[in-house]
Amino acid sequence: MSDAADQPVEDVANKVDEGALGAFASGVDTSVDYPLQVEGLEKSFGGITAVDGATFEVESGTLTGLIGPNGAGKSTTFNLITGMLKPDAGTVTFNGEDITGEEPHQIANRGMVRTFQIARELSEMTVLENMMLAPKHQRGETLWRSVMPGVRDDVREQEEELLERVWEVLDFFDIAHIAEEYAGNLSGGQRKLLEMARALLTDPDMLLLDEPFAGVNPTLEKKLLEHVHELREQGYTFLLVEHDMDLIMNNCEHVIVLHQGSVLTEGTPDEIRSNEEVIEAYLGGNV
Ligand SMILES: Nc1ncnc2c1ncn2[C@@H]1O[C@H](COP(=O)(O)OP(=O)(O)OP(=O)(O)O)[C@@H](O)[C@H]1O
Repeated sequence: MSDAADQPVEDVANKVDEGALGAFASGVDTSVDYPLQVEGLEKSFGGITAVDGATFEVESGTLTGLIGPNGAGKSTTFNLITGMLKPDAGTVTFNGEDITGEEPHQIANRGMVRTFQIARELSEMTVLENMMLAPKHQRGETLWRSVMPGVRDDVREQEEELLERVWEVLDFFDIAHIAEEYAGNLSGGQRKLLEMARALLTDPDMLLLDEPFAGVNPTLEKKLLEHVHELREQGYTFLLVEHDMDLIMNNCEHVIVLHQGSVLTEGTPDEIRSNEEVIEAYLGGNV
């Protein structure tokens, strides 16, 4: 299902019929134990080594946290995995295939997406319009074509099904009631919900979340976390970068600690909490 965006619309729409949650879960391939494998990743900027041999795996169906002190290389690692940056060395393997150096849209088509902040120009569009543009431009284009005269009925039918899926995803994230609202008018938390809804519409296997709770009030944070857990239970895999240590420790089953660009240690939250090296790395020792 990772390349659902490339499938005929009717295939994508078939998943809609199974109901919101079933629709998302229907195509997740849980047979791959470690969908993401990062091996010896390196990246320098001038004289600064941001990522220095990072090696780790993310297990299928887990909510895995990537933590580390400021400047540890978390964002750079995310950018290397998702194709925003090219590594100097090392490999990124996704669902058993080497994706090192691929472009972000190729990686997204394979089923690995990261959430993005809503760009300023999209703030002037409604939530619904943002959703229609989310997965691939062709989806948005087909929607607009459907409202034009002379379009064949079967095409229009497929697009109605696609629109139905958009509404299901909006419903799932409890933002259907603000579909006509301009994205620029949303609260910080509602924007985060929309960002995740947009990512989910591409029907990914794995989501990389970079600080998804920043600026979100506690009520919406709880809601957002519930959605993440619900999706994880359906088989989706999450890699999460988050500064809030309590949030990581209370929600992730596995935690990877980056320090100076490489993996210091990894384990369960309890193991990480009591790890002396980790406490030292953070200096403050508030883990
Ligand atoms: N584009 C860049 N040019 C130069 N140096 C960079 C660039 N991006 C990152 N760095 C440097 O690489 C190191 C790792 O940065 P990175 O942002 O990946 O760490 P991080 O763990 O995400 O940090 P934080 O928790 O503060 O967001 C830092 O020393 C940073 O200053």
